Amino acid sequence: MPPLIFAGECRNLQAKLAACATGEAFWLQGGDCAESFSHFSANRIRDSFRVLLQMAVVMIYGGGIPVVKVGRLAGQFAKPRSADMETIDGIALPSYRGDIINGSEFTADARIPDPRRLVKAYNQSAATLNLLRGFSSGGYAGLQRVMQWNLDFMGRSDEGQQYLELAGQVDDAIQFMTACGMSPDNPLMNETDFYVSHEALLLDYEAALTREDSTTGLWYDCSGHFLWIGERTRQLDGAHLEFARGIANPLGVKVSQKMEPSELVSLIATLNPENTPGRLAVIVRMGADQVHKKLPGLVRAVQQAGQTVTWISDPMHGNTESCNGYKTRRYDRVRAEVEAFFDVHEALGTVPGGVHLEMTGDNVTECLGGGSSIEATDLESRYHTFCDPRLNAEQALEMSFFVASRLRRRKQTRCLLHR
Ligand SMILES: O=C[C@H](O)[C@H](O)COP(=O)(O)O
Ligand SMILES: C=C(OP(=O)(O)O)C(=O)O
Ligand SMILES: [Mn+2]
Repeated sequence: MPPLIFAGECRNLQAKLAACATGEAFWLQGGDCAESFSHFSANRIRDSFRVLLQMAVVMIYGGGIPVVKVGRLAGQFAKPRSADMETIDGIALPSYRGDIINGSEFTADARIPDPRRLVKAYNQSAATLNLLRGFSSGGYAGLQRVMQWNLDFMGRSDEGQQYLELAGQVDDAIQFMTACGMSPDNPLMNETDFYVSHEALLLDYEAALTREDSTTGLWYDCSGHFLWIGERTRQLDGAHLEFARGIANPLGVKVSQKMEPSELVSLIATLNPENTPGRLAVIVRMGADQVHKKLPGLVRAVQQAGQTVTWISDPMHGNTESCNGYKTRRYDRVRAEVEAFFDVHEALGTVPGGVHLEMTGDNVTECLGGGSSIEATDLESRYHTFCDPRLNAEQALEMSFFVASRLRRRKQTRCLLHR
């Protein structure tokens, strides 16, 4: 199996992750909770890519800093589950663990793990990454197309209108730069960097794609650029940390309200013993009402230990609830967790380095509220996720405007402080 990515790309991404730790850039990571074989299509890949482009333009324009675009794409198949078994109407079957392992259909056959799925997931990841590379370097991401990136259904929404107004201002700025002599063929105008990421959960798969880099002698997991260890598998004495500390990729680790400060310091020391900037992101997912209680202690402990990490907010996984038999998240609580994340760092003088969202470019009804005003009775109409509920394109774009407003506020505060 050829590697899917090249070690040099990981080194580039590591430098960008380091820039997010100091506030010189901002990390935008988004995509499906679980990619699936049945939803594999060029249009879906394009729409996810496009809404991430739109979000990045909004955040760049608001914050005045580069935005590092990272998809939860081209490998985000394997899913940890809270329970080994799923019971419906008295029938208990093994839980669905992602298309790379078993099927989501509630039948005994579908739930039997099938190793052929590993190969199918690899091939789909390769095809997805190939198309993303084409979009990134082939002109689709050209800034002069900023007005065309609107998704069809977005035109009617407030977010869509708000985006078009901002895109118009970006367009004016581009025309100004072109009039000043910047060539429209400048790569800055036509190409963009885009990276892929997934949870390093299935160690057999990840190990099979781990290669020694001929230029450095270091080992890279070539299944994706950025890999993270999940909340359920971050035990200090566990196999996942042992695997992760052996690869040179930039890494993330998910951290809930259960994490103790001393444990986090030990975990960081394990994954980043050289204290290399950009090596490690701590992805905080606590729930909106836990962040103010638990995050300050973690940040202070890391500061006191002199450790360098990039702090990222995952405002999704701590805010899951059940409604009408559906797993859902309320946009207001998702936004409140991001707000609390920025507030805590602002109070401590540390840096909110990025966000990590479960989202889609599709017009789904999986998360309540937001500009789409999705209500409990709407959930059944377009609930397509294979695991956790995702922000739809409107809600994701709305979130980017909120993040942009906080980045702008931080920029203004920094200007005042450095006068
Ligand atoms: O994506 C994260 C986890 O795999 C997911 O939240 C687990 O969902 P469950 O609690 O329904 O098992
Ligand atoms: C499993 C996930 O999250 P967590 O480990 O934080 O529950 C995920 O991001 O898909
Ligand atoms: Mn999830």
